Amino acid sequence: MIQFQGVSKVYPNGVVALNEIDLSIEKGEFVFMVGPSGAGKTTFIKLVIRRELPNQGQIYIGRKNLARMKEREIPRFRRNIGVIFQDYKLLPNKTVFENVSFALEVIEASRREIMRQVPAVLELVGLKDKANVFPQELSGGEQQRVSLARSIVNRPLLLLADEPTGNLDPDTSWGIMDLLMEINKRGTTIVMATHNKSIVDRMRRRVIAMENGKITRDEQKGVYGLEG
Ligand SMILES: Nc1ncnc2c1ncn2[C@@H]1O[C@H](COP(=O)(O)OP(=O)(O)OP(=O)(O)O)[C@@H](O)[C@H]1O
Repeated sequence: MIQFQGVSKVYPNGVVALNEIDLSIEKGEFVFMVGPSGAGKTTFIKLVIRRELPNQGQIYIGRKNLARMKEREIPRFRRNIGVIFQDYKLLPNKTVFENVSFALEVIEASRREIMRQVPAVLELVGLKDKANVFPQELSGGEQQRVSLARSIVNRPLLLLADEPTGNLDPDTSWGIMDLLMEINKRGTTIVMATHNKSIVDRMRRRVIAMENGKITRDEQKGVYGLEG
């Protein structure tokens, strides 16, 4: 699903965010990326969705070599990838329903499809009753669940979550994790960057640890580790 071969990313200011990364993530995996602030986790995610290009090395997502992808192919490519960031980036002037349906409208889903998928996904994240309220009327955890609903409504093959439980209390965080596990069971590959030690330690999934742009550890059924 994701393959990095000798990938380096140097930002224009000279910061080496990723340093010759080799990595393979298979379809259906649930992977945690851990490591101190600045280790390169967000940069990794940006390269996977082709928001940034590497200075060196090859990236394959599915069978696609990202360096060979044409600009006009990018929107279609991104349709198969869901992304969640810590700041929820919800549209303030749209209701919960509209925030989620927007993700389907941009890919030109039919009205019928929207009326079927949006209520189903709001039910999954436990927000069926909040469909008509605006983001500012929701708690942080509820907003994060809307963001999650929006990123999975088009049933992506791959879900990238950058610190999705940041700023959330433990119970709410576990609610988000239950949803991610459910989505993973349904076949979506998940990569989650996080500083949440208790979640990583309890889940015992694959853990890729990064530091200074390098992979320092890659373990099946891993733990967060001593750092952070
Ligand atoms: N657009 C950018 N321009 C220049 N440098 C950047 C840019 N984005 C990130 N960096 C630098 O690249 C390095 C890796 O950053 P990145 O955001 O990937 O780390 P991270 O592991 O996600 O950190 P955090 O846990 O704090 O989110 C850092 O030194 C950061 O300052």
